[in-house]
Amino acid sequence: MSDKRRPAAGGRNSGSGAGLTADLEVRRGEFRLRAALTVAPGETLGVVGPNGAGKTTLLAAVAGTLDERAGTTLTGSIAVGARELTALPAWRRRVGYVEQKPRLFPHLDAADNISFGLRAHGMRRRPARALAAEWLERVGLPGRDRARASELSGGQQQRVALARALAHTPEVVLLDEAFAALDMDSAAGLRELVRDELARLQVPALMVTHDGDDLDALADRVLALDRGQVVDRAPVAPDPGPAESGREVRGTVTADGGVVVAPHHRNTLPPGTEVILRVVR
Ligand SMILES: Nc1ncnc2c1ncn2[C@@H]1O[C@H](COP(=O)(O)OP(=O)(O)OP(=O)(O)O)[C@@H](O)[C@H]1O
Repeated sequence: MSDKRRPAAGGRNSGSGAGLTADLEVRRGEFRLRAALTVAPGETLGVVGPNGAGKTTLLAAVAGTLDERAGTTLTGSIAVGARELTALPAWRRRVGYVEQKPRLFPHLDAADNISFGLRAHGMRRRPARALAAEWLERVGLPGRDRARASELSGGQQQRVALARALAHTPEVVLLDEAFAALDMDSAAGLRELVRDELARLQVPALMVTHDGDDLDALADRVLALDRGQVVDRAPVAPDPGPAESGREVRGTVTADGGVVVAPHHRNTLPPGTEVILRVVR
């Protein structure tokens, strides 16, 4: 077990999760994703790669939310411990999924959004809303129980989505750019919260990110995808955003000794710039 995943002392309901194993192929038109991976209980696998590599598709396959209307097909196996997920609908998978866009239920308030998974697993409305209120405090939105998505900023919606994903004690956690809509300080605080929660739950997690800070804080290992294939080193996607002066640039050493640099940092720096790379594990 890595240092990042030491179970929190005295944590509530410390879980004893099972690992995730997947050996799958997804086809969608010309696009094909082929991936085999295992993630141990309590381990977080960072998933990196350029735009269109198939990172979100991988997470959607595990979550059971692949868009079949788009002609997407899935073959192979996805299992948590001995429990095969592929034939199960999304709501029976016990997956905590933070999508790239928060996608809150617009007709529900923040507390009912967070309660949704709890209610689906049998908790009554009042205790579910009480637990949701606790979660809103934990993600920095105390007292916003009755706020609807339209009353919340993008970053606030992302916090609610994180709370919704974690509150129902999932067996697998999937994070897709989960911290991207947050300012730097909030992102740091929420990464810490997620790290503690994953340590408590001891479940496998997949984290798609373009941000070296996410990898630094949470990833035990990194999987690089390119054009639907697992590769040793992912090429970097172009990003036209301006360079932020004074920002530390971080990279991650991959299995073959290569370096994956957070793409939106690397591409905004002029050639010849010295970068500070911090090795993750
Ligand atoms: N709903 C959809 N319908 C049709 N094609 C799709 C759909 N979602 C994704 N694709 C296509 O599938 C391929 C993989 O996309 P995917 O979103 O998994 O990549 P990604 O690595 O997550 O990219 P990004 O970093 O931009 O989020 C791309 O070619 C994309 O255009």
